[in-house]
Amino acid sequence: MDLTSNQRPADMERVTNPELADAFIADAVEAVRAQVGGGKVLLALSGGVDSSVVAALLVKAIGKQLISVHVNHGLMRKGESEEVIEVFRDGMGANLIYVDASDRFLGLLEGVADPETKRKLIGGEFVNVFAEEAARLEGVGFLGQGTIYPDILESEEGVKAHHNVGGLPQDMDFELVEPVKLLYKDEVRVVGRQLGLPESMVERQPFPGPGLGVRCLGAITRDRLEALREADAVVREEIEAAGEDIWQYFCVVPDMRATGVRDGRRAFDWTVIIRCVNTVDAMTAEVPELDWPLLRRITARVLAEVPGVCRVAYDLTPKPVGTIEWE
Ligand SMILES: Nc1ncnc2c1ncn2[C@@H]1O[C@H](COP(=O)(O)OP(=O)(O)OP(=O)(O)O)[C@@H](O)[C@H]1O
Repeated sequence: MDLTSNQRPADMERVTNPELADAFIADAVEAVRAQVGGGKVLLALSGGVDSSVVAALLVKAIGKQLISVHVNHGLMRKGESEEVIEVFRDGMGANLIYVDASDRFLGLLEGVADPETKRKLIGGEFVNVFAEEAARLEGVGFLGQGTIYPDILESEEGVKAHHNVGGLPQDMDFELVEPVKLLYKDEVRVVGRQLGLPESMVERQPFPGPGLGVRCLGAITRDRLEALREADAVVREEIEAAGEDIWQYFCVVPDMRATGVRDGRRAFDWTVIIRCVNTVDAMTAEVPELDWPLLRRITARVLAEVPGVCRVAYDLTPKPVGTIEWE
């Protein structure tokens, strides 16, 4: 395998089954070892499909020479950071640095209501945290990245000179290690499965970089964020248990309150909005007709289990006119 080329060979077979995945993994392991030698590789590990598969591949190829950094910005879904630690540190014995930067991010976001400003602050702070961790390490010469083939095809320079640094510091003087950069997403999943990653990681739904930050609408408060995280977990659990095949499902919680009655007393609490979409290319999206008893079950659980919520709504808006995310 040639890790220096950004051009997928015309005769490269699509990695669609365990045998082809094994062959790919063997080639990639060899290519990574040849590139890195005895050097150290740094990797930002989000727990998303791409960086997780790269992490698993690099652990297989170079073991403790890989240093992964997972940043918990306080905007992860329920159990997500814990799963990263469990799978990589406990399960694979990976060299993983876990940074709990929740207070830092949430402090920075206090009172910030504008969606674009929120996104910029979260992205900027992620770079700061990652750069600080990198500065603490010695002798790192390589940066691992979960670049995949569509990233290369979509990048401005195309296949000629692609430098996807995923928003990471531009001035870091590292050589890139991108072992899955010639693979399409479906192939990355097959490879991940073959590397022993759990289904929950391999089949993870698209999740925006700023995470729950763009689903806790307006200025984020810790209690509303917590309500969102819990409601989101209920929605995911129930839809998975029902075996519904839906492309993406999550919740948003707007920064407004609604009147309700709980235990005979007036409540003035938040609204959880359930968002489900089916799409092929994310350019347009349809709202699935969810089973009514399922919606009722989710509603009952959210109202009973999530403090501070007195109303549940289902978003019926297709894309266009609505976007998939609310912010
Ligand atoms: N919380 C985080 N901790 C560590 N690294 C992160 C985190 N969030 C993002 N990254 C890094 O930034 C890259 C780009 O993030 P982005 O949210 O755009 O995900 P992506 O391109 O879908 O990749 P992935 O599937 O790995 O999440 C990730 O691949 C990962 O290397």
